[in-house]
Amino acid sequence: MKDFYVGSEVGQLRKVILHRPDLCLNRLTPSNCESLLFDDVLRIELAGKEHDAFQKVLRDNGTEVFLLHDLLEETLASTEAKNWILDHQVNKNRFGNDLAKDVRSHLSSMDNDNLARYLIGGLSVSELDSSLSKSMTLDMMSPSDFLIDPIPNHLFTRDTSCWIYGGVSMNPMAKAARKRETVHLRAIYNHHPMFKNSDFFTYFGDDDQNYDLSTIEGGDVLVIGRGTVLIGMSERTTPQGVEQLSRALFMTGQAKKVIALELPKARSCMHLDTVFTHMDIDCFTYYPDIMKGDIACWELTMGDNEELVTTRVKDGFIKAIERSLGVSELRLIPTGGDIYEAEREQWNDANNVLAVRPGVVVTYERNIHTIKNMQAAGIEVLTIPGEDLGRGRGGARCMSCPIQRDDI
Ligand SMILES: NC(=O)NCCC[C@H](N)C(=O)O
Repeated sequence: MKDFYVGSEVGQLRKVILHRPDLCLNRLTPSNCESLLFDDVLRIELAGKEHDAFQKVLRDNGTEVFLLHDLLEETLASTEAKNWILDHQVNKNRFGNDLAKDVRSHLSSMDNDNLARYLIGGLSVSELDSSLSKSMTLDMMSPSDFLIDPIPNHLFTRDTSCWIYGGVSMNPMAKAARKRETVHLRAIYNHHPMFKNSDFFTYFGDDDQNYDLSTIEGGDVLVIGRGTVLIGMSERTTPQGVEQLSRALFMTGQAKKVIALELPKARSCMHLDTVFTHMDIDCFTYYPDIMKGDIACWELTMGDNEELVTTRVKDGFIKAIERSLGVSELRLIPTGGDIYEAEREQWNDANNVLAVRPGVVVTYERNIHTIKNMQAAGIEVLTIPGEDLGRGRGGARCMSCPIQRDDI
């Protein structure tokens, strides 16, 4: 198998990128957490321990774990990469001329470990030696303001980039709070020694154009296997983005078909994987309130003259998936409990599971009713604690970016 290839959602998971939350969580407060897309502040120690448990369960199940901080730090060892990252994040358009120079010289004096830490964790005015700066922009800020905003959602490595068969999409993110994540992933994939000389396709997002309404987030992209990709058009991923990504997948010969679903634009189901994930070749977990049979669905394929052919699916997305996988009837396992319990468990990512191999999934231990349903269906459930990690609204699938996984 190629070094970087994701052939499915449920084949043996071999390599994954995770981000252990750190400095950015220190900076998450009641007054900024909403704009940073968290529903609460987290206990940092506990979130870290919970993340360690997640890493362990993956390692114990044959998955090599790469941590985002390490990849970024190693990428910064290249002067070209370091300059590229700083050019994208510390420039006169963001800071004005003088302050841009001061912030840049402050960051440049750091070692790569600390630079990675502050690029992800954020840099406050009080951390800069402001006596050096004559900038009016700085004069108008208070010590607790951020010069560089923290990026706590790097925790959800699933969304920023997504590997689909033999290539990767470096996603233009929908929310301002997450756009800088893509700069880090672009730098890693282009400059880190592990990726730099490797052979893979880049489908989307690896340039500086204004992507406008063409946004994609990896939580909406399910590589269901056998040449098909299932994509949710949610509050984050738009049809404009899906059409462009599909075209790139077809032009590179990496996929034959995209099934696109229209989802409600709501935080509780911000990505497809918050309501629908793959557990075994013929088995998905789903949240019945959202994933109803009448969801609008399209199939995209490549026609003659390299034009996209878009066909409205009349018999529903489940039939479309069954046809693509060559499965006569999918097993669909609902969120557990009564209507109240199901709503609570879905909110706490009960349907956001990560398969480590066919029929074996990782999920938060708190979602007891949904776990019961999965076990009754013969799924092996590996549990992790998620009291604090879950407050960012994401489970095991959201917190992982597979970079090598077997076909089904
Ligand atoms: N795939 C996912 O559903 N990811 C969860 C992302 C949560 C994050 N706080 C966000 O709002 O973007």
